[in-house]
Amino acid sequence: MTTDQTWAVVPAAGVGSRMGGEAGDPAKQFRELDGAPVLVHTLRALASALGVTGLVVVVGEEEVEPVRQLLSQDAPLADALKAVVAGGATRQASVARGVAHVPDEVGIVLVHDAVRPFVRAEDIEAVIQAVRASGAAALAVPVADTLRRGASGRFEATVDREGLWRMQTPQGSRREVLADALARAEREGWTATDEVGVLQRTGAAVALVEGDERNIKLTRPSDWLLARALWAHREM
Ligand SMILES: Nc1ccn([C@@H]2O[C@H](COP(=O)(O)OP(=O)(O)OP(=O)(O)O)[C@@H](O)[C@H]2O)c(=O)n1
Ligand SMILES: C[C@](O)(CO)[C@H](O)COP(=O)(O)O
Repeated sequence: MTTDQTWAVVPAAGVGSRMGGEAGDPAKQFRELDGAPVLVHTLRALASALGVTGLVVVVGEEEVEPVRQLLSQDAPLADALKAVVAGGATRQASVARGVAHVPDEVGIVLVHDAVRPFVRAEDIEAVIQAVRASGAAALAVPVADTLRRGASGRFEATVDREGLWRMQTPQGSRREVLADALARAEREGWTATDEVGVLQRTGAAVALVEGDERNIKLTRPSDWLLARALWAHREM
């Protein structure tokens, strides 16, 4: 029987090539912020949202055992942690492997980047409510800058920013809808950069939930400066 429970799949199998750093540095999801790995902060944020009852973490093959041990010793997370599994070569492949570990009786699956530790519980809960109401939903924030194409060192056309949104996570849907869409993508050999892209390509409509600018994705080195400032000023 399908229930209204929500599980979150957390892709954390990336190498963080845009983050740079020295050879041998841990990948950004394992780097520490105030004494704990970014991944742990992200999982705590997800587990703190009402309605999230399960977490599936997707990591590189060599990280599966160490991460399983680390997380099972973290009392607040151990209850919600359902599986730590090996990811794939792309974010979408990692997400597909995680979603495959969500049992049929779980009604809703959310996907949230391991490197977005500042997501607020209220925004996660808003996405869950929107999935309950419409079947699929995702967080996004409106574009605030002027947008313009550019090539070969010159500006080209200005892009009207009216109605443009920067996608964040969590993104999610009824479990079977995302599982089927990911399976179809794999069968047909196409990829999208996020779950909304996968869902839309298979014909699903996705509700827009306005998020918060602080839900940054740690992508480039300067994002650490932002992350430290956001951590220091977080609302408790
Ligand atoms: N094969 C991959 C690639 C990415 N991710 C995860 O997807 C999230 C968003 O990806 P991104 O920020 O692009 O991370 P990386 O792929 O690690 O970064 P980069 O593109 O700079 O290499 C991250 O939590 C990352 O660990 C994943 O699970 N499996
Ligand atoms: C899913 C995502 O976080 C939405 O903004 C983003 O697309 C993932 O990062 P990537 O750089 O596209 O892999």
